[in-house]
Amino acid sequence: MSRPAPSVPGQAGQERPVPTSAAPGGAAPGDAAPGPAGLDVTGLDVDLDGTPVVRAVSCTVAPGGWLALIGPNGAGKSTVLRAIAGLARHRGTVLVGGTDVGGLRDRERARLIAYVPQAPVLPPDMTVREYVLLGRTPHLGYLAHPGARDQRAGEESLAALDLTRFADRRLSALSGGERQRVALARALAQEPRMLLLDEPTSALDLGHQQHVLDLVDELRGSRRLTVVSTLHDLTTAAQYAQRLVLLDGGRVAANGTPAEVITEELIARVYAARVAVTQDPEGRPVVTPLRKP
Ligand SMILES: Nc1ncnc2c1ncn2[C@@H]1O[C@H](COP(=O)(O)OP(=O)(O)OP(=O)(O)O)[C@@H](O)[C@H]1O
Repeated sequence: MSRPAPSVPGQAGQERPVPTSAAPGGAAPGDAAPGPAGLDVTGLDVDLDGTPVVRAVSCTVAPGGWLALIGPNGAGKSTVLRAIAGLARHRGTVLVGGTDVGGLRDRERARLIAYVPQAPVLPPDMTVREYVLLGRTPHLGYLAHPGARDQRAGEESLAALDLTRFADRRLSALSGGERQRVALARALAQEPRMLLLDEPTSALDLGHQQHVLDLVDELRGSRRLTVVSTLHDLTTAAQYAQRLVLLDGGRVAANGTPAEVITEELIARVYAARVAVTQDPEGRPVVTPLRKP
């Protein structure tokens, strides 16, 4: 199998060259994630082309926790996620495991954080297996080929995302949902300490949505992975995240547990939507849209 070109592995679907260090061989011993990493964002401001898009956003996620960013179209969810990933210039601080990500080189950041954008751009001629193996790049030395541990991480990610049967298929020959799962498989192969997911299930059928979200949830427990995701489906956000940050016009409109944030009054105000909020058997909010009487 040919080895894919190095890229910034923390940013699935957004390839660009990345410098590598001079250690021969595959994944080095001790490359495994050293432990859980929480997130502390303080006073985040982002301007895009001179337009203020995010203002004074602060939020925290405990190590191994799941935070969902919710809010209407254009509220700034993807921009906050991109700033945390180091892809959007910002003011304020973003600490992951106590480390200011603004001061990290691409390779260091990619060992810490994996980011899966909303619409990953995948190189069409690469195979699924080659692409997923790109997730190992931050763990490889200069000109090193993936070693046994890297291959194993790639195969495990393929299997976890139900992609093994597509492993030798070119990326151009996949459906939208399969492509979304490939981007996630690459992020998992990266073995990050924090996973940033922008609408990770938008192209998936109901069964694959649950499978992917259950898998990410399981990894929070088994790998102590910290998760920050955007999610449009408020009921799903309430089922999987322990904390929600509701953004409106680039600012935090509410920050708390699902029960604190998902209320009929807040949703009516921020989304201009008619909904009924009830509870599932575990007491989590369930949002039902109501048609105009
Ligand atoms: N280059 C730019 N210049 C000015 N404004 C921009 C630029 N890029 C994006 N925006 C604006 O920034 C705002 C936030 O965009 P963002 O993608 O973060 O929103 P979002 O909450 O993720 O939305 P959605 O739910 O639709 O995906 C939007 O109003 C968008 O139009």
